[in-house]
Amino acid sequence: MIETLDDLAVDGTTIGVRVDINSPIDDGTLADDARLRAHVDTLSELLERGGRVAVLAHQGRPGGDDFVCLEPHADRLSELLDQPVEYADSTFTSAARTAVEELTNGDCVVLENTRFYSEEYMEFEPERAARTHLVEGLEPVLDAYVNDAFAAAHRSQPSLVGLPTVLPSYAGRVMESELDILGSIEATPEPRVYVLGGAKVSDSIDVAWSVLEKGLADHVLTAGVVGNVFLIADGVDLGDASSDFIYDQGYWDEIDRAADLLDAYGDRIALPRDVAVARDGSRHELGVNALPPGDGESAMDIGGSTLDYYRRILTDAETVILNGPAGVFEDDRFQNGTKQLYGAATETTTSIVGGGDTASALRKLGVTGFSHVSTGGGAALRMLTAESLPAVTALENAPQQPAAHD
Ligand SMILES: Nc1ncnc2c1ncn2[C@@H]1O[C@H](COP(=O)(O)OP(=O)(O)OP(=O)(O)O)[C@@H](O)[C@H]1O
Ligand SMILES: O=C(O)[C@H](O)COP(=O)(O)O
Repeated sequence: MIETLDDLAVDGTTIGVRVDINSPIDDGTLADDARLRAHVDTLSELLERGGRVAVLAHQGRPGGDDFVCLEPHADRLSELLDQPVEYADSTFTSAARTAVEELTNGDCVVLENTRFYSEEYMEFEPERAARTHLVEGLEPVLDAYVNDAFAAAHRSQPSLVGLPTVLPSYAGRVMESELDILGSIEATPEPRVYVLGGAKVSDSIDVAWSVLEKGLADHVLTAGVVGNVFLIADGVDLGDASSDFIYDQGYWDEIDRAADLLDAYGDRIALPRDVAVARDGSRHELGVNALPPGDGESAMDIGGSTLDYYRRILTDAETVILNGPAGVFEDDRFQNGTKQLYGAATETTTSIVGGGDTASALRKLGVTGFSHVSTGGGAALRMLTAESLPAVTALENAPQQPAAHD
């Protein structure tokens, strides 16, 4: 069983709190603070209850433009929490440990991007993760560990599975609510429809296999690049531009997997009936029978007939689970599919959305009214196939009961 903040004696306790504040970065500054806002409840509760809080988090991946330090995050958290938040430019060195040891009740420090240390970008079994420099460095100065980083819970990295192996550990409020909602997917009302869009084709095909095989999905609606791969698998000629894109993204082999899935469960998988391309600078819709598109034209969104078709399926659904935009929402001409499809889903009794880009698309398009918008992308997808997450398993197996500092 996972303990929560209700089970933690917070006052005077030094707590390492793993959050997921991995955010879009523009010119070194935070372009979106939604993930930081999500953790405010957990952090402010711990601080108000007299905790000494050391925040642990990653930002970006090595080599990426968004692989930056966490100073802007600390500054923004300070505004959101309405109190000073220190920033330490290391994670587990003696300077970082001193910053943690100097905390008094109600103080907060943000430690440096965990992925600045190579071990944190590797995947380990929990026992091995517990012997990494990060865990061995921090464990002596922490009394307890709280994991609120649901969005990273599918990663088996030291700050996610090593610390809960050696410290009494608890789920934060974000983790608790995500597990409550996404962990009981089998209990949601049926018919249940999965909408799989976006660009992570392999992950989406894994999800489709899993939910169709387990009988969790009555229908799977495909859109985005995922829909394009299914169309090609079904024998539709999408033209060179879309095919080259799929090839360049490394998803060519997924066409065969999509074809196998159509063979096995084709009666429950819905494919786009039309697509939108850019022609003479404007949006132009083409029925599947009118394909291939013109030279250089790529399928960038689902069209109006697809929307009508998908809306009819959604009308009968009781639960809809969505991941990934239906089109290239970053371009005004190709927002319609995402806006209309996700808008229609909000009419369903239970509507659950996962995905960082998806959540950002919905904010941009002003689509609201879902039962739950998950903070997680990959983590939410994994939960929605009723599979376990390494960081959650580590919390389940963690030791309990810290000794409070004097
Ligand atoms: N037809 C299309 N052609 C090319 N790109 C597309 C198409 N449809 C959607 N996309 C792209 O898919 C991307 C989002 O897909 P992704 O699978 O990463 O979403 P997500 O699951 O919400 O995000 P994450 O898993 O990273 O949290 C967007 O950048 C969008 O432009
Ligand atoms: O944005 C996410 O999905 C999480 O922060 C995990 O990031 P990662 O995919 O780089 O591990």
